[in-house]
Amino acid sequence: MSFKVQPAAPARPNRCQLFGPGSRPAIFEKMAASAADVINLDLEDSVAPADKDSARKAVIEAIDGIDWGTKTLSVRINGLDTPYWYRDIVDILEQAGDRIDQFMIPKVGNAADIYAVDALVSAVEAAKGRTKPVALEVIIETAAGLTHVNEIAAASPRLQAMSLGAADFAASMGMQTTGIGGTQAGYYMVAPDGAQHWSDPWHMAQTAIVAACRTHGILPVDGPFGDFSDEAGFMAQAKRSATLGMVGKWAIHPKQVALANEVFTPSDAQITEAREILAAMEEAERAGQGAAVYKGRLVDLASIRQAQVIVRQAELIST
Ligand SMILES: CC(C)(COP(=O)(O)OP(=O)(O)OC[C@H]1O[C@@H](n2cnc3c(N)ncnc32)[C@H](O)[C@@H]1OP(=O)(O)O)[C@@H](O)C(=O)NCCC(=O)NCCSC(=O)C[C@H](O)C(=O)O
Ligand SMILES: [Mg+2]
Repeated sequence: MSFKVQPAAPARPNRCQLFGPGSRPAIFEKMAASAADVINLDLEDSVAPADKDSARKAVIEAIDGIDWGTKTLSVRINGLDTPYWYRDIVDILEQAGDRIDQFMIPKVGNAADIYAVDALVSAVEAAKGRTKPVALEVIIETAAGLTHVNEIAAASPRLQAMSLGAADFAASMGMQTTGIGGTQAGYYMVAPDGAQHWSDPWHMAQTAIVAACRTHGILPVDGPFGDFSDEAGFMAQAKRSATLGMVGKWAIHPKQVALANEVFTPSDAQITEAREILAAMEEAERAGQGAAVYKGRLVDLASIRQAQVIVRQAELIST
């Protein structure tokens, strides 16, 4: 273990982030009534330029006007390369109340992007005497974002979560696909017997995001899966993300919320196994041993830390 202890990520459920365009207020109540842990009201790419002002007004009204329960309420602002983003922040912090929890910053390229948003948020909060600091979350969805992912993760104490945005990421990287997440037709290997085996083109970016997030105590989240009619594809993508250490996934359609919650909630079998491993290790420690055999396989001190991840996830969701 390094002298610097790995910081814990924010202790709140983040299994599913449900998105909805800010220009479509008719669905806001439905979003609030959903089983998603996080709601993302979008002012960016799902809102046409002509609708930016009206969408911002609708979001400001909805922040205080709708009962969001215990959900984390986040607003995705426009990119820092647009003329809209500063007004998103200023108008929301000047005109909406304290119910907003978080701003999501799209297409971050480096730590200075976070610094700029942090500075603006801090100034408006101070000017308005706001006592609840607004958190930030970012999307890694450009080549620059991935290149600078570690400095981005370290950029601000406001930062709570980081998502992979597969669509813009693919575009920025020049990937030969129009798919948003999941299996890609061109990304396969051929076995000696001629069989095609699919590989995962998102794996490297996801792993880099998880490592940066875990180093700096931030929640790593998988972004959108575009084909909302493909439940099996969504589940496979979500399970890969969970296996890699991500804590949740976006839903771009209400159908996907239950799927994400299922994958990112540890199953009873996983919880039972984790608790049995912890019990086996307690028994081993009492016997003065650092390792034990559980169901025919080695468990040791690292197994305690692995099992604790599952138990902590389960406890977080049940509270
Ligand atoms: C994708 C949609 C446009 C589909 O909308 P619609 O055609 O209305 O779907 P359905 O008819 O199947 O809807 C069934 C019922 O569900 C309600 N509904 C629809 N969408 C939502 C929602 N997001 N939240 C809650 N409820 C919703 C409908 O009103 C129907 O209700 P009822 O009539 O009572 O049965 C739409 O789902 C949508 O707009 N999704 C979000 C799009 C979005 O926000 N995109 C931005 C995030 S993804 C991204 O930006 C890419 C990323 O940055 C990257 O680069 O990777
Ligand atoms: Mg995007």
